[in-house]
Amino acid sequence: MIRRLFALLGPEHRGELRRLLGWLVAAAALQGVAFVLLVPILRALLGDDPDSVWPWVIALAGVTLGYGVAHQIGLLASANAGAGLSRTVHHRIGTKVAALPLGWFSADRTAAVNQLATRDVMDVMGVFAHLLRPLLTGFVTPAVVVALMYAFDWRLALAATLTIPVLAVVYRWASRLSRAADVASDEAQVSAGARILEFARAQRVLRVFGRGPAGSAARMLDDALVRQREAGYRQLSRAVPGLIGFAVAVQAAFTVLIVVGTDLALGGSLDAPTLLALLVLAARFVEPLTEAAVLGTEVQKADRAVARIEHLLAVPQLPEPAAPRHPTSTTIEFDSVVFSYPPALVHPPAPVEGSPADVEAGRRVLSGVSARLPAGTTTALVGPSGAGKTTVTRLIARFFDVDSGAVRIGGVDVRQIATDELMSLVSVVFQHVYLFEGTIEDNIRVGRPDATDADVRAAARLARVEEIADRLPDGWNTRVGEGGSTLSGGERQRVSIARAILKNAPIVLLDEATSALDPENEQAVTEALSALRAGRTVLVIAHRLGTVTQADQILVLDQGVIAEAGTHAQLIGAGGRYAAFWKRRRAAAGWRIAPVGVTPDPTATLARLPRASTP
Ligand SMILES: Nc1ncnc2c1ncn2[C@@H]1O[C@H](COP(=O)(O)OP(=O)(O)OP(=O)(O)O)[C@@H](O)[C@H]1O
Repeated sequence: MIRRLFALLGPEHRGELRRLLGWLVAAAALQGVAFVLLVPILRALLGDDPDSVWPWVIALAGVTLGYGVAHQIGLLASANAGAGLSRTVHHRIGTKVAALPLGWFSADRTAAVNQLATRDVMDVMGVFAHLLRPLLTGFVTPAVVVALMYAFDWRLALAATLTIPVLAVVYRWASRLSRAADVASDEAQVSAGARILEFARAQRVLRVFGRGPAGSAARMLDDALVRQREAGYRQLSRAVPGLIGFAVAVQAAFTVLIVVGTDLALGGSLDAPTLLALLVLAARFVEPLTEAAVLGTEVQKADRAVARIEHLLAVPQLPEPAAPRHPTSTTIEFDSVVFSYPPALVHPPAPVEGSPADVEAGRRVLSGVSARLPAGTTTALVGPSGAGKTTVTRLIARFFDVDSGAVRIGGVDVRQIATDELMSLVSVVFQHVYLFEGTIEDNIRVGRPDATDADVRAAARLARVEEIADRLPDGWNTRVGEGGSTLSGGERQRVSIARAILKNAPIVLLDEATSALDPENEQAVTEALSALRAGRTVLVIAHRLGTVTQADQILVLDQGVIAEAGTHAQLIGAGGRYAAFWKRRRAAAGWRIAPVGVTPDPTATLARLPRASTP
């Protein structure tokens, strides 16, 4: 594991870690020497010439002093290394997360990163801060004791040497016994933690729907807690025999040494003081071993944490172009694009995956999409639910790379554009807006952190956020709560539109909210979107009537291809799928749809148009 830790932490920590290991090994070895010096001291005290003890006492004092110094330096170095290394691992995880393809971030994976950055890093840090010293003492001190024992009596020393492989075998058996139960207990703990979080977050829904006796989330939480408790019991019941077994083996080894020593003394080849002294030494020989054995579970936990961090760091990143090209316009082209989500994303494995197997092909979502979105125009994307509309927007922002074909901006394949430049070209307004804990202003400023206050206010005014701030108790300084929980859906969307306006990227990818908004919010969002679209190349996953009819072109995505393309009037005239959707919606009770050519009522919505089943 030490070797893997060295690899994980990189060459910049190698010198520091080697020094730390050096001090810890020196302290453990000096402790062994101090133990061994008890033999001549006891022999002298119990023998005929007690005065001969002084040179040994002085030697013991010197060794003890050396041990004290090495031990203290080792302790300090361990604490420093633990803190410094946790910074490095956090940094490496942070850098990796910032470089991962955006498509990697599913809810499960985000939770896994949370676990990595908190619990797992603590476990790895614990190796340096708490585990390394007792572990090294557990192995180095007994080894030194046995080696020096040969200087006093080779037969007893040989007996001690022979016990070591037996103890090692028992130790391995004990570790293996508890390993499976440890992993199960770990998983049960993570799952219970996730359920508790979910339970707390979903209280509003649960209070309305989830309190029934059967199948409710409360029962899922109960089940997770029961599983956790059972896994804990199982872990304990599997670990205890191993721990007892090892303790028995250690005592048996000690007994063997007593029997051999007594036999030698009775045979007259070992004097009584030496026997006594060697038995005291034998007792000290087994002590660190027992301590190290108790740490086995902790070591395995840290080992699993290291493995999970290694997995994350091994997730392949989307390659950066060696010679980036700069698009000269914002025309977007899809050229025979074929795309499937990697299977590991379809069924995200717990807790973190990222092996090369992840990139094998999964179910095909786009099977030859070709389209052109001219610069400065608005394109509405419609199609049945699950047709791949969101996927199309993700490919423009390069959340994933296409399997074949190409997505181009200004004639340049997005794979040839440096990620920073691509990100500066594109703003994405998601349907489900995430707001950070902070003020409305903080949340808008995410769009361009170096923007002036005046710029932020101007963006807020265009997106009709100003009036939200005016209404709130602390105005602009009102905190919106994690996820923007204190704002309505429409208000959150206006804040996210203000963000995009502030960012001022020339391409806007927009997923309209499907949920119905009250007329006032609807009007405000519509106006905010008009401000956002002005002069930009826009691709909108359209759910509202106004958006679809006013678009420069409409693309109907169905069965993995663009089934139809044209303006509203052209597509209605063509009498194809779009016209069929349209007619169905007209016929649907409760929908208010303006006739073609008439300015639509902004409150009318096509919210379910793209989600209808294929005709
Ligand atoms: N991250 C993902 N991992 C795996 N499969 C995904 C992922 N996102 C979407 N899919 C699958 O890809 C297909 C297309 O999904 P997409 O979200 O692009 O459709 P959509 O047309 O936007 O649907 P909707 O209108 O319901 O939002 C669906 O079958 C969906 O299950």
